[in-house]
Amino acid sequence: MDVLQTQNLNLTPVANDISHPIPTSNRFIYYAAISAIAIGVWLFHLPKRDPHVTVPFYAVSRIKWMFSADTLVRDSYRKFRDSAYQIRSTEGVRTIIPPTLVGELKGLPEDTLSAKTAVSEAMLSEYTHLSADAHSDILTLLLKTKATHNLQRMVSALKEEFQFILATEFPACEDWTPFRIQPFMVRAVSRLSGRAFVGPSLSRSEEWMSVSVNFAITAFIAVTKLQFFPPWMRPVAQYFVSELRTIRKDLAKAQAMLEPLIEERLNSADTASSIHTTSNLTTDCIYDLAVHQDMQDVLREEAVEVFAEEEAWDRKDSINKLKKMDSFIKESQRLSGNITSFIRKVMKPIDLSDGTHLPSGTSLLTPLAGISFDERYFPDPEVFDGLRFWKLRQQQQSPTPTRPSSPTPLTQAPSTETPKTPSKSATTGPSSSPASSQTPLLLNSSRYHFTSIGDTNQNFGLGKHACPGRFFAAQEIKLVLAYLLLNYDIKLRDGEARPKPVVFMMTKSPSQTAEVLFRRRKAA
Ligand code: HEM
Repeated sequence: MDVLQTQNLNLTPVANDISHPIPTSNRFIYYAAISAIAIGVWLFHLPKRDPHVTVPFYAVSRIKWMFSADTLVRDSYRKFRDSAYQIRSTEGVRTIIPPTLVGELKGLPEDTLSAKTAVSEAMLSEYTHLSADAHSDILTLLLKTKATHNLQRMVSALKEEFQFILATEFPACEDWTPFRIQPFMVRAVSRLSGRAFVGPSLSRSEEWMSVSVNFAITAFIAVTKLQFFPPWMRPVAQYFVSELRTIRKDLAKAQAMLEPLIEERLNSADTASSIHTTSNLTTDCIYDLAVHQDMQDVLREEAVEVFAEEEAWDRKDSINKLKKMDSFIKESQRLSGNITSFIRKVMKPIDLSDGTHLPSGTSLLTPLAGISFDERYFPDPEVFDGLRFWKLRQQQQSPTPTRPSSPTPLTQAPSTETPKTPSKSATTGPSSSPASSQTPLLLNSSRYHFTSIGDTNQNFGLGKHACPGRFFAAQEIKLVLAYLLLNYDIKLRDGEARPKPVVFMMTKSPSQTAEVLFRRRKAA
């Protein structure tokens, strides 16, 4: 049993009783078999003993977390839904907060509920030196102020950059041509983001590409390797993790490349990982387009309308007119998005309205993979409906504003980011931000935008640390999809199903090896 406790967590962040009595006669064989697996998997490391949990079960639940965290989160959420409960992760117990309670937490200050501490712990910053530090505050500020506005003005330049990437790294596709889209998309997004953030001189440099693409992968491998060792061994174990040296070298390289360009040295770690989040979602959208041929027609028609004249690429509002595409991307993200969200560490004890007590030191997560399949919020959750959110936006055209409430089914009165203790910065974004807290009407009609966040909309997180790069990501993904749809037909091989995602620990990524067929469209 991996799910430990339903609610009223007035306990240390460890489970209550989940021990399974094993007859003494079988105990030796049982322990020997499971221990052999545990030893193999954990490189002879037995995790810290917990007085309530037997080592074998600990190992089993950790293995489950490693290879099927999405199923674990989805199944446990289905069971407990509106209650807080606990799960064992590879790094210890995590308390899972449902959407009905998260509103009480998302506006809390950093000294009570910390995102930075949680991220630093998850990244094992002590060894990797990757952390949500002062640099990420600067980056967040830049993203919220300058970057998104600049991007809207840069659409035309980015289109040119994408054309260049297609010309140099994409097959001609005169007839149906199989192509592994995932690796291409990583490079394409790296180039596009590089063009926006560091300019054309660096964005086309292979050295920059290599650092920016590989950085997040190297960091992920380093963290995973370190996690195999118990915390007390890590001060020594770090010297066996070669990726830690690569991280340091890559950071030095990035700084050397950036120094001539900017006075302020930013840690490139945040933007490096965003290349993967953005390219993963773009790849998922392409897999979904390949499966849902009818959506290609619908979205192409919209793109043709918006970009009827070449000058439309120069208009900063053009991309925002792609409303059906906005819905399609959000639906793709709903079904393929992250497993959990809202990673936070409790710094001061918190009592929730249902009696749940969260002692300081508790590590929190929200069950995103479960919420996305909750039929109360998303009717027919298993069905891919590319226009789901567009239809809801159409229904929302009604002029009667409704005060947001928390959380509501998507078929009923909608809400957006609605902290009980409202966090102003949680909704701060560019002026075009749908999450602006200025007018209730705007709040309502924006609930279904790809970039909207809310208690049941946590793909970009929640509260004041919600992703500030989501507006940027939206522009990039729409540009790439619109351009591809205008110029190519897309399909899977006959009889092939949608490529399956790869799940490893908390990460879910689209298949890196699947091939999609592209054929260049004849000019009309
Ligand atoms: C589809 C693409 C993306 C997804 C799914 C995504 C998702 C997320 C999530 C879940 C968080 C954590 C939020 C929280 O804890 O409440 C986050 C934080 C962040 N993201 Fe993104 N992101 C994406 C693209 C980007 C891009 C393109 C950038 C930058 C150009 C970016 C920059 C950041 C930064 C700086 C933070 C840290 C914010 C803070 O701690 O205050 N992200 N992102």
